[in-house]
Amino acid sequence: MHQTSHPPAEMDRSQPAIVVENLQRSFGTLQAVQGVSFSIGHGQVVGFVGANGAGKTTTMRILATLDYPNEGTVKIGGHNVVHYPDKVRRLLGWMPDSFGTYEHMTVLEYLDFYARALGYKGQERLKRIQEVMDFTDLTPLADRMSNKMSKGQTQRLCLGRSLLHDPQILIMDEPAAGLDPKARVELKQLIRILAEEGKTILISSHILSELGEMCDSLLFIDKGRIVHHGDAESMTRGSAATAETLVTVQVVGDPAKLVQWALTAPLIEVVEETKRGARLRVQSVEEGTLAGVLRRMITDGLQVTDFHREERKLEDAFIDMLGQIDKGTFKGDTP
Ligand SMILES: Nc1ncnc2c1ncn2[C@@H]1O[C@H](COP(=O)(O)OP(=O)(O)OP(=O)(O)O)[C@@H](O)[C@H]1O
Repeated sequence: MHQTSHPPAEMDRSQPAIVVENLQRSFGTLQAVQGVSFSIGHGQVVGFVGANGAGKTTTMRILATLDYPNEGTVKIGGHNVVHYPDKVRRLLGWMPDSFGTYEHMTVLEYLDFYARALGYKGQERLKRIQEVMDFTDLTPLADRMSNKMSKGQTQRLCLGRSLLHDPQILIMDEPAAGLDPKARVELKQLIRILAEEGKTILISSHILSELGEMCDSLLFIDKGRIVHHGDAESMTRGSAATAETLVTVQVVGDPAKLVQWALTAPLIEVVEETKRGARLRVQSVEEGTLAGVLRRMITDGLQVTDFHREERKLEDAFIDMLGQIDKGTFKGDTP
């Protein structure tokens, strides 16, 4: 239990909600986090993405005041996590990736236990617990043994516990891991509501597609380093990852004409000929360049009926990006 008391500490709104600078953490000779820096504005929902072992949990545990960095500083709501952990804990809700329930304790008793530990008393405590149970839809399960619930219900209880002190900032470590599709949707809806309430949320996952639609931006971590911070769209459009765009084009008449044209055009490679046209790789992500390609096709006499950019799967974009980083050819905006 890391939250200590209430009411919430004051938040310095002149600074971003979360600021991480040159964070480093080693375990023996293993450098789990190697100079991570990022900042997150108030009310932003940010996905923290990386393969197993990339350093997500280590980073998040330091943010949640559960571990110390070897180097670097972290400020939550303007407060240094090492110097003012109590203030930070009052502003912050932490949802760990694995969480324990107790035998012989109902959902209501479990939440009551944590609410007492947070210092809530009397009617106010009952009100907080009821609000949290209503929000997480646990009211019908109030008398259920907390260790006899489905994974989805358990995750909602864990979320409820982390919301008891109504924190402005939430850090969630792999909250959707192991959930079935229905429970995932329910969890996403709850996160969406919290985001609409203006909470700042950092949420980790190794499943990118899970985060893309939910987050304002994505932070990619690989081998303890941040390799990219941007919005999901810039990844699927390929900008940071590949600096190229896949375009599907259809024409009236023989597609060979289009292929012939593409073979001699600058910045363009033919990926494949299709029934009515071709898939092309354009070595640019600039909207102006793409518009220019379309214009040239038309002025060169091709009767274009369809021209559209392909959305790449986030997973593919991420894997491409990591490959390019390894080869040293990455053209994106590594911080
Ligand atoms: N307490 C510890 N002692 C030793 N090594 C650790 C400790 N905690 C983490 N590590 C190592 O640090 C590296 C980063 O682990 P971390 O848990 O932060 O990764 P992660 O990105 O959260 O991965 P996952 O998705 O598997 O949870 C891993 O190699 C891990 O084995």
